[in-house]
Amino acid sequence: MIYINETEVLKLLTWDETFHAVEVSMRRVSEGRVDQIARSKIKILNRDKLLFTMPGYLDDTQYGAMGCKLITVFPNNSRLPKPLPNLIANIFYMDEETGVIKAIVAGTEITKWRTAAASAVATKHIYGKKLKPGSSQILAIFGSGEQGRIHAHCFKYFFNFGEIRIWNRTVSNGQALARELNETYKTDIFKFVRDRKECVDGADVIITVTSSPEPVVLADWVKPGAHINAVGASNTHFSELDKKLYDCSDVFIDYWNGAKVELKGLIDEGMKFKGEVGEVIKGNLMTVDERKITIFQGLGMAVEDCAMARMIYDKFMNNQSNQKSSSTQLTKSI
Ligand SMILES: NC(=O)C1=CN([C@@H]2O[C@H](COP(=O)(O)OP(=O)(O)OC[C@H]3O[C@@H](n4cnc5c(N)ncnc54)[C@H](O)[C@@H]3O)[C@@H](O)[C@H]2O)C=CC1
Ligand SMILES: O=C([O-])C1=[NH+]CCC1
Repeated sequence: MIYINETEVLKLLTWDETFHAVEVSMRRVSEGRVDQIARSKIKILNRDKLLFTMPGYLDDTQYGAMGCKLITVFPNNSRLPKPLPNLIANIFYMDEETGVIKAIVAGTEITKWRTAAASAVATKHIYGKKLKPGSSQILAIFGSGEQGRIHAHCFKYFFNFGEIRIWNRTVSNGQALARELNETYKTDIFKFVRDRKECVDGADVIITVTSSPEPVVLADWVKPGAHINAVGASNTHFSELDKKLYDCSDVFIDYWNGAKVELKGLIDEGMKFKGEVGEVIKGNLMTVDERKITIFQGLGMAVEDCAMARMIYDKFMNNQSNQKSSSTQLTKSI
């Protein structure tokens, strides 16, 4: 059995392949070609430390895989004297004929990349027709943690926003991320905005990736027809947007099985979801009213992790066999 560590995984990750793997996974969900349940969650020692399991099976020629992701979320890890990620993940990738584990694939980077890619896929399919050529549109990102940073990179790669605003509860962290991104891309489009309302004002696309138990974005601030990817606060109760915002928007989810469990609180309050993003990808679902706000409430799916594990495993094995054959050739020629 092979362990593919985070360093190896990072070398093999590309945005285009991640986007494709996630897009195919979302589509297969709505075609009934997956099996996955809502993630299970247990609390460790005290209510802040969590262990999740995410088993799934995806039927697909290129990305088909059976696997299970284990995730721990320990919110103090980043404050340890030797900091660790708050969220640590590993994916058990198994042989679907025998159930034997083929590889354990480090899943912390994969979780980051595929989550941001899911927001990009949702934005392309739900909001795509409103994306304008040129760089006149504004993106607002709430949260400058791991997900905030990776969403900024992902959306810079796939879209052409003229301004990318960042809000964060801890001002110095938000400012540091905006500075880091401007330096990386040799640009000045990343701007830290201290006031939440100001950050949302006129934004075309909004991303929320905080762990806030209170709404960070309010309905009255959002411009008509904007699109929101609400991805964070999954450890509490998907609380980043206010009830009024959900009530006046078309809300899309990644999978019904998860939504029924993890979004039960919202369902109990009478919220109706429009449907899965996979249905939009298939062309069966769309928002007709241009001025309606759209929301992708992203829970994160096991089958995205299975597809990613399969992709990384295939690339890793391919590289290994290429290295082997080139060293054999070298030996022969000597
Ligand atoms: N839907 C999905 O597929 C995934 C969702 N997540 C969720 O995304 C969220 C962010 O994850 P990471 O960036 O990895 O975590 P992180 O620990 O790196 O960052 C946390 C962010 O939340 C902010 N925050 C924490 N408490 C807050 C509060 N009370 N009010 C406002 N902001 C607050 C912090 O300032 C920081 O920006 C978490 O809730 C996590 O569970 C993470 C991975 C996948
Ligand atoms: O899909 C995922 O991996 C997660 N969603 C919330 C925490 C981790």
